[in-house]
Amino acid sequence: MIIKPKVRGFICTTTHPVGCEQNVREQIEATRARGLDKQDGPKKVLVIGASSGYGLAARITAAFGYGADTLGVFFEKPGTEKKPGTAGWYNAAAFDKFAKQEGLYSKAINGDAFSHEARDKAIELIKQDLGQVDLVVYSLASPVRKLPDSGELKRSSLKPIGETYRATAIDTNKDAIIEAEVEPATEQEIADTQAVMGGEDWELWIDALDKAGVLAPGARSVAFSYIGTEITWPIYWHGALGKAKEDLDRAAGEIDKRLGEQDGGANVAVLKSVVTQASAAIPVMPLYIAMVYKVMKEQGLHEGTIDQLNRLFAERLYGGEAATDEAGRLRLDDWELRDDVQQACKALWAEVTTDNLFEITDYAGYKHDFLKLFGFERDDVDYDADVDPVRSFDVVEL
Ligand SMILES: NC(=O)c1ccc[n+]([C@@H]2O[C@H](COP(=O)([O-])OP(=O)(O)OC[C@H]3O[C@@H](n4cnc5c(N)ncnc54)[C@H](O)[C@@H]3O)[C@@H](O)[C@H]2O)c1
Repeated sequence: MIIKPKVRGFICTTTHPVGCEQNVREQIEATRARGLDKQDGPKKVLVIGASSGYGLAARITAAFGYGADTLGVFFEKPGTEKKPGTAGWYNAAAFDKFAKQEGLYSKAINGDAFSHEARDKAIELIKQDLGQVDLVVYSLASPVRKLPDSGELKRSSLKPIGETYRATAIDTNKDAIIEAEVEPATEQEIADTQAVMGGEDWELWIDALDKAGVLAPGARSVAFSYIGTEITWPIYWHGALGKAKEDLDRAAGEIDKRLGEQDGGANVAVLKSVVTQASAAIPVMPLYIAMVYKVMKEQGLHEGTIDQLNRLFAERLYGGEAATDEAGRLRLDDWELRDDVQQACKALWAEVTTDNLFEITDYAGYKHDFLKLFGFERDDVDYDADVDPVRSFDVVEL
């Protein structure tokens, strides 16, 4: 099959298996180049949301930075003879191949991580293959959650609270600057967003793992959050998703107490804005990312997904006691939130038009990174060559 990109709104409906494999290889090489201290890191790791974005980068950092054995959980579609699979499927297949070449344990569960079945399967595999895990990374980003007991479907909303949000944004289909308008979330939508992206599911995971005895003494857990800046606050931190992330902070406190009893602990890690499938769906994020990337690249401060996770492991989770903010969070958004970076973004925000979009922001870089997420626009891949969309690997299907 010859596969070319087909973009619809904020997703690309096709994916390239070879391009995805090269993306994973590149992240592995970046991690190796950091020369992390293998003695001071995780050994056996469970990553929930392990197939793309920050979860994939966490898995790569654990395995290739520290030689850790990893079990990944994700929800992806395999490719068939007729149709490519999701990018996450190919990323996970590539990870599995490279980890096994390295002699590292790698196994995965493909299914709904919000279900009790996924937790039961993970516990079974940990008992069977690893005994216990010393790190649990929680990195789910999902628009829906099926509640595990009632089966009720909850949906998250990317909406402000209280007032209609009006802001400059990019129509990524037309590469044009528009005025976006988003109606405020209802009380029900806020509660539902919290049910999907808040901390309850993370707590259910830790509760199940702990009760099953598969958490090693001193085990740690980390879940990812975003706070952002004045520019994105109305739609994110002060919006429905922000309420969900506040609930993640609450859960971190509870889990930290629980794991603390065995000398372990839990934190929320606040990460910077990067191009992922999840961030592409949030109104205003593409434009904000195009600006902040421009500024941070110019200032030599740019970090991509893998750089953030390498730094999280080496300088926050391991390598001695790391400073946390007043809410106990590990902050990796420190460079992005620097005054000079934010002032420069605000200045660009006031100036941007459809005509100067490519010139004054890094929108070209944004678009490139977006297509790269699906395996496209890589110089080292021949996109006119026939490629087999079927990739199988060591994965348990739920
Ligand atoms: N992208 C950013 O700019 C950014 C910034 C800061 C924090 N974060 C946070 O990082 C976390 C991960 O986001 P991302 O941007 O890497 O997203 P992503 O879309 O790249 O990855 C999401 C992962 O979750 C998995 N997943 C989704 N629903 C699932 C389900 N029901 N069962 C099993 N797996 C499921 C996917 O398979 C994938 O592995 C989120 O908590 C997000 O808020 C993201």
